[in-house]
Amino acid sequence: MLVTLEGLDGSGKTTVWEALQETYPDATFTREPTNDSWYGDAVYRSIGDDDADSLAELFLYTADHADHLSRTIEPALERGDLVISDRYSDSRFAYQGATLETSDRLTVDDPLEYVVDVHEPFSRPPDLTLYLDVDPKTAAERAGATNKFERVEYLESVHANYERLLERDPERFVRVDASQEPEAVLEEVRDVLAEAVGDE
Ligand SMILES: Nc1ncnc2c1ncn2[C@@H]1O[C@H](COP(=O)(O)OP(=O)(O)OP(=O)(O)O)[C@@H](O)[C@H]1O
Ligand SMILES: Cc1cn([C@H]2C[C@H](O)[C@@H](COP(=O)(O)O)O2)c(=O)[nH]c1=O
Repeated sequence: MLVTLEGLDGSGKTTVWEALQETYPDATFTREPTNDSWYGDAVYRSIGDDDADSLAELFLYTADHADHLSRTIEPALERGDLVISDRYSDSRFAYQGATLETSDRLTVDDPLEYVVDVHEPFSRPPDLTLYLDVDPKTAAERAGATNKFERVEYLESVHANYERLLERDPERFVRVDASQEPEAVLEEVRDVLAEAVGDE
């Protein structure tokens, strides 16, 4: 089973992902961007470049995802592992969907749908996505504006895109109120996961 954690920068995904490693010691824990490949290194270079081309950036993230699928996700699922990923394809739909909305690099009406379509022929959709929902201002404050994505105005468009994704796929997403104290967020996530994965 493939479970993903999604949400704005600072929503608390990594805090939850780290805590879940105690609850599910046999699961495969992974993340995007990856932090163990040159594809991931290229993505982090792009994140650090305020002038990066937004279309090139989409394909860097997507290349990292393709490698992540073949090297980590698919083998772990074939072994029968529970896989928990800190960010996955919805991050691309929400973030690059927002970036491309304000650039002139694409001649499509709906960049989010375009990014979804790019993934369709090769990606493996999650079985369950926990969406840690927090307002953009709180998210930016918690994240500390350390990169170009962690700004309130941009996070507002990303937040709106996540809302669209939840509307498109209500069966897959579970919304968790991430403005609660960390312990309460974790308890809610643990309850949802226990129900979904049972003894896996
Ligand atoms: N529920 C919470 N309430 C208040 N602060 C929190 C909560 N969850 C996490 N934090 C704090 O917010 C900051 C960001 O948390 P974390 O790194 O888990 O977020 P993230 O969603 O993984 O962010 P990013 O996507 O930028 O990596 C950390 O300082 C963390 O301690
Ligand atoms: C996977 C992915 C990530 N991003 C953005 C979101 C964050 O601002 C950075 C790095 O992620 P981290 O969780 O803070 O380490 O990258 C993105 O724009 N598109 C993606 O597909």
